[in-house]
Amino acid sequence: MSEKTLTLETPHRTAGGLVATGVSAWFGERKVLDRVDLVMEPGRVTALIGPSGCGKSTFLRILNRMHEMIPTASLAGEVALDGEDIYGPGRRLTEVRRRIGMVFQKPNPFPTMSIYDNVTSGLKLSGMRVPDKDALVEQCLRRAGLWNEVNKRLKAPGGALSGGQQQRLCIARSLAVSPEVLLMDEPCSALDPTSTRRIEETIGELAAEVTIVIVTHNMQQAQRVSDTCAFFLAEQDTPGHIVEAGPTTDVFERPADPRTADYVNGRFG
Ligand SMILES: Nc1ncnc2c1ncn2[C@@H]1O[C@H](COP(=O)(O)OP(=O)(O)OP(=O)(O)O)[C@@H](O)[C@H]1O
Repeated sequence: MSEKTLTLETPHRTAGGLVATGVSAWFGERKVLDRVDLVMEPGRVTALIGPSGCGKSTFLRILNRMHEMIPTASLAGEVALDGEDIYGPGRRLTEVRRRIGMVFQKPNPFPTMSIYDNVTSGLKLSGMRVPDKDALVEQCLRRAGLWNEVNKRLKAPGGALSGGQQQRLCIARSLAVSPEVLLMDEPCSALDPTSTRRIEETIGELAAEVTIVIVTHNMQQAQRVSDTCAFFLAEQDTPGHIVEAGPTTDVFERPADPRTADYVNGRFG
């Protein structure tokens, strides 16, 4: 049975759904996203695709309130996690970031910190108390598909791992605080094909438990890992918007818009 089939047959999670409504974004005066609506279903993988500069990363950063860290940045619209606006009054930033984790393009473990401590490093920040840290570390490393490779050297520094292992360590670190959503910004772009495969397997295994939103430039990867796909485009200095979103097979095999067909078939971008 393929991983994809496994994902689809696994009972659907009902928590961890993200819904973006009318999301626009600016850097200074410049509008870079225009009224993006997207439903990211619980326990599914949503891929964001589109040419460079169309606003995919900006949109992803809006989903866990990282966009507001840039001084010139502003936004409009709503992002709801399980029906609650993550930008609503009284919502705590640390709580939003705990529930909606992020894995970046370049693996960024703490290089001199041990593998073990890397995994548990987010707990303090989130104010989480864990009765059995050893069990949590093992569970997170297993879920990230790294346990078998590192269980004999948990005290070794995170920086001593290969790039692909470091990225899986970052995934394990994100999982330690029990997020409902994991955002991934081109998580394989710095990795070789074997490590890429391994991360894709990990995504397939996690998908039933965690809602995943992944930005990727790799069309094959989008097809391999995602259930839903959203095609972003910024045409001739206009802000980025979604041209088309839907089941990944439809977007790739029966796109409704000719621009989507051109992009997924490699005719531009
Ligand atoms: N910190 C920033 N300050 C000003 N403009 C920015 C900033 N970050 C991104 N932009 C601009 O916002 C637009 C969208 O960028 P974004 O990185 O979201 O696109 P992207 O689709 O993720 O691109 P890529 O695929 O190349 O990563 C681009 O025009 C970019 O130049």
